[in-house]
Amino acid sequence: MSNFLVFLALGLGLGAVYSSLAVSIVVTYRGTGVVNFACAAMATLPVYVFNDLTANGQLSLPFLPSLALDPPLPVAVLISLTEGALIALLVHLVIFYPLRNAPELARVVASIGLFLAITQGISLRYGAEQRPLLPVLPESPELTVGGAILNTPRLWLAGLVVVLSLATSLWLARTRWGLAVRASAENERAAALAGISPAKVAFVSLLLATVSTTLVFVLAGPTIGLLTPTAPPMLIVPALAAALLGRLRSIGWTLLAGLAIGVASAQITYFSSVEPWWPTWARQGLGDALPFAIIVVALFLMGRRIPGRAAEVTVSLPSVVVPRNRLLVVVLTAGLGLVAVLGTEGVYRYGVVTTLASLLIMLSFVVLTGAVGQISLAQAAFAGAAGFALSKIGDALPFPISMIVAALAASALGVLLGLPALRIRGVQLAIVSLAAALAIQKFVFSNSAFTDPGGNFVPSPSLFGWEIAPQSGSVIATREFCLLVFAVVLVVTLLVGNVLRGETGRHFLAVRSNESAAAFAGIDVARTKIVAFAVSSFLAGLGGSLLSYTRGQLDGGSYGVVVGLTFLAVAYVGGITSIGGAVVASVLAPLGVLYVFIDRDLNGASWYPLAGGLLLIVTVLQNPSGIAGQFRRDLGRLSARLRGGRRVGPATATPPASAPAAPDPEPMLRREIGGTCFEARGVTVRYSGLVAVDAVDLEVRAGEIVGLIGPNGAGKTSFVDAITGFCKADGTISLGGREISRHGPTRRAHEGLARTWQNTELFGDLSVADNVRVATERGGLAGLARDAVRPTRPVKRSVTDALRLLALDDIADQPATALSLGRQKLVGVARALAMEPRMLCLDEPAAGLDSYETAEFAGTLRRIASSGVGCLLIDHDMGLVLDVCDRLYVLEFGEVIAVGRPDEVRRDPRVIQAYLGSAAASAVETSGLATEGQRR
Ligand SMILES: Nc1ncnc2c1ncn2[C@@H]1O[C@H](COP(=O)(O)OP(=O)(O)OP(=O)(O)O)[C@@H](O)[C@H]1O
Repeated sequence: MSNFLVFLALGLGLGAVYSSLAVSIVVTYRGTGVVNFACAAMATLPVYVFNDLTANGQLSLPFLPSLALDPPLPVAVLISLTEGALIALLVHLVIFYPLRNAPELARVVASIGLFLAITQGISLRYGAEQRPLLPVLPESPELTVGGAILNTPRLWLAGLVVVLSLATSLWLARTRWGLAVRASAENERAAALAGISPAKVAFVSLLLATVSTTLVFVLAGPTIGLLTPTAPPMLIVPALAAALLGRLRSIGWTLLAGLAIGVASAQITYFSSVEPWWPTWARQGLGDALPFAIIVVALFLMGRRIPGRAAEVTVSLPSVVVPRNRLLVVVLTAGLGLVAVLGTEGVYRYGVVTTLASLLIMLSFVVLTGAVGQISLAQAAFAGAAGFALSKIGDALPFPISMIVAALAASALGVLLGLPALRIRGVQLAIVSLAAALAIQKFVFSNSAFTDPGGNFVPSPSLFGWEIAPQSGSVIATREFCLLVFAVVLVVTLLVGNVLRGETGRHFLAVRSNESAAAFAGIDVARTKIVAFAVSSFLAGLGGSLLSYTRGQLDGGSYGVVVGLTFLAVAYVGGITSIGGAVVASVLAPLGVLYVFIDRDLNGASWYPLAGGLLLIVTVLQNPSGIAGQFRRDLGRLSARLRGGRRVGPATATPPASAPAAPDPEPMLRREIGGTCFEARGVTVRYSGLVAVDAVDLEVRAGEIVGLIGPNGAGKTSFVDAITGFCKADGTISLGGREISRHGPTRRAHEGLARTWQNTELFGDLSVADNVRVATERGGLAGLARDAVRPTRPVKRSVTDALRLLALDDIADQPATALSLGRQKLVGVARALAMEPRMLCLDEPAAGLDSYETAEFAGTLRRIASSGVGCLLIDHDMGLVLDVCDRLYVLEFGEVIAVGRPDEVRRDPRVIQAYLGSAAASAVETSGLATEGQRR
C-alpha cells in the first residue's frame, strides 16, 4: 500500500506535466486551429537555458555566445519565461499566422518541422548528451501517509498545474480575450465580422500556452526525466492523449485526463518493475504504449464528437500528379539510377543504395498522404517492423519471399492502424499514428522480450542459393547488392505508378477529395482507405527490409519516432503528391546520396537534421507541392515559352461569347411511364428539435419525372439526404419493390439509387471523364491486382454514353473543377447516370446554367427518363420544373401540401399562398407560378 501511495504521488507529478502540456495544446488549438506537435519542444529550449543558468551560471541563448551570469533563481525563471514568450512570438509570426488558412495537413506538417528544427537545433547548440535536472520546488513539508514518504515537489507541481488550469479556464470563461478565443474557435469568420482579430487571438493563445508550459517545465525539474534534445519534446504524446480525452475543448477534463494518465503510467512502472506476477513481455515500454491505447479508445468512442475548428478561409491540398509511366521518363530515370549504382563506390555507393531503398518509403507517403490525404507519422515504424521481422525470418526463407513476408507483416500493422482511420481523419489520425510509432518503438523494438538484445542481425539475401552480401570486408555496399536493390525498386515503382493511374488511384483521389460524394458514387470509402494503408505500409515494409539489409543490424532506435518524422519531412520537401517528388525525397533521405555529399564534401552532417526541419517549414509555407512540384511548374513555363510564349494555366471551358439562340423545342419523345420504381413512406427527418421533413410519402414511376418543390428551407434537400442514406430518418424507402431503408449510402447507390448534389461535390483531382468513370469502378483488392498489370482498361459504355448525353465528351480530359458551375453540375449528373440507376435524384441541377443550357438540360432529362429511369427533380427554376415534370410534390415546413400535375399544382391556392403569402395570391393566380419561379 505504501508503495502504491509513493507511486501515486510520483504519478501525480508526471500527470501534472502531461496536464499542463495538454491544456496548452487545447488553448493553442482553440486560438489558432493548429494541433501543435511542437508544443513541448518549444518549452524545452528555455529549460536548457534555465539548466545552464542554474547549473553552470551561464546564459546560453541560441545563436549567441554564452555569457557568464549567475542570477538568483527567480531571475533565472524570468529569463526562461521571456525566452518562451519570444519563441511564441517568432513561431506565430513566421509559421502559424502565415499558415492560418492552409490545409490541416500543411499545418500538422509545419508543426512537425518546428519540432524537428527545435530538437535538432538544441542538439547542435547544447549537445545531445543527457543532462540531470535539479529539483526546483521545495522539498518541505515532508509528507508521510500510511508509512509512505511522498515526493513533496511533485505534489507541489500537481497543485501548481491545477491552479494554472483553473486560471486558464476562468480566463477563457470570463475575460474579453477568453471570449474572443471561444468565438474564433466556434466560427472564425463570424468572429472576424464581429471585429475580433483572429491574428491577435491566435498570438495571445500561443503566448499563454507556451509561457505556462515553460513555467511548468522549468519548475518540474527531474519530473520531466533526463534532459535530452528529444525526451521532453516527446512528452507531447501522452499530452495529446489527455487533450483528446478533453475533446480538445474542456480544460477540466483535459486536466483530469493528464493526471490520470500520469498516475496510470507510474503504477505500471511500479508493478512491472516490482511484482513477480507481471508478465515478462510487458515489463518494458508498456507505459509508453499506454497513451496509444488511450488515444485509440478515445478517438474510436468520440472521434466524431471532437470539434473541428472553422477557419476563416480554407485552401485545398496541392493537386496530385497522376503518373503516366512514360517510356522516355522511365528509361531516363532508371538509366540515371543504374549509372549511379555502377559509377560509385565506397560510401557514395552506400548513399546510392540508401537512396534507392528510401524511395519505397517515400512512395508509401505518396500513396497514403499524397493520394488519399491520410496523415501517417508511423511509416518508419512500419519499415522497422519489416526490418525486425526480416532479422527473425531472413535465415529461414529465401529472398525475395523473406522480404515479401516481412513487408506483409508491416502491412498487417498498417491495416490495424488504418482501422481507427475509418472513423477519424486529418490531424486526429496524425495523433494516433504518432502515438502508435512511439508505442511500437518502445514496446516492441526496444523490448528484449521481442527483440534480441545482443543485436538483431539481418541475414544477407540469398537468391537460388547465391548469397548476395550487402557488405563484404571493407566494402560497405557491394555492387551486386546495389543492383539487386535497384531491380526491386524499379519494378515496385513501376507497379505503384500503374496502381496510381488505374481505378485504385482514381478511388484514392475521389476519397481524398470528398468522402461523402465518393460513398455515393458507389466507392467503398472504408475499403479504399484500408487498401491505401495496406499498400502504403507494404511499401514502407519493403523499403525498411532493403534498408535493414544495408544496416546489417538493428536496435531500438533504428526506426524511432524522430527517424519517422525526418522521413516525413524529406517526403514533403521532395513533393508528397507525385512519384517524381518521392524520387527527389529519396535523394534527400537520411544517409542518402545528398547526406553523404554533405557529410563527406561539406563536413556538415550535423546540420542535416536541422536543415531538414527548417526546409520542411519553408516548403509548407512557400511551396506545398515540394521541389518536384516547383520543378514541374518551371519546366511547364519553359516549354510554354519555347512553344511561343503562351502562358500555361488551367484549362477552362468558356461559355460561348454570345448566348446562342435557344435550341429547337425537343421533338416529343415517346416516354412510357411504367410501374412504381421508388417509394418513400412516412419519411421523417429531425435535426435536434426541428422537424425538417414530416412523414412525407412520395412515389416515382419508371420513366417519370417528378418535381419536388417548395420555398427555401422547406426540407427538399433533407428529404433527398434521407432517401439516399446521408442523414438519419424514420420511415421506409423501397427501390424496385425492395426495401432499402437500412442500407448505407454506398449500398443504396449500388442498388440503383443515384443522386447529384446542390454543391457539385466533384472530385477536384480528377478530370471530367474520370469523375464519371470512377463511379463505375469497384476498386478493392481485385482492382488493385488488375491495375498492377493493366492500368489502362477500356472505359465502360455507360460512361461514354453519359458524357455524350450531357455534351461533355469534348471536354472530357479537362480538370472538372476548371469548368463553370453549371457544367460542373452536368458532370455530377453524368456521374450519377453512368451508374445506370433506376432512380435519379437531382438536387438543383440547373442552378448556374444559362437559359440556353437550361433548355438543353430539359431535353436531356426527358431523354434520361425515356430510358426508363425514374427522376426526382428539385429546382427553383419553375420554368424548367413546370415544363419538364410529369407530377409535382410541393413541400412546406417539411410537409407535403400538394401533389399533382403541374397545371393542377400551379392553381392550388395553398401552393400560391406558400410561395407568396395571401396578399399576392390573387395577383399571381393570373400570372402563374412560372414567372415567380423564374424570378427566383
Ligand atoms: N444539418 C442540419 N442541422 C440542422 N438543421 C438543418 C440541417 N440541415 C437543414 N436544416 C434545416 O432543416 C430545414 C430544411 O432544410 P433543407 O436544406 O432540407 O431545405 P431545402 O428545401 O432544401 O432548402 P433550399 O431550397 O434552400 O435548399 C431548414 O430549416 C434548415 O435550416
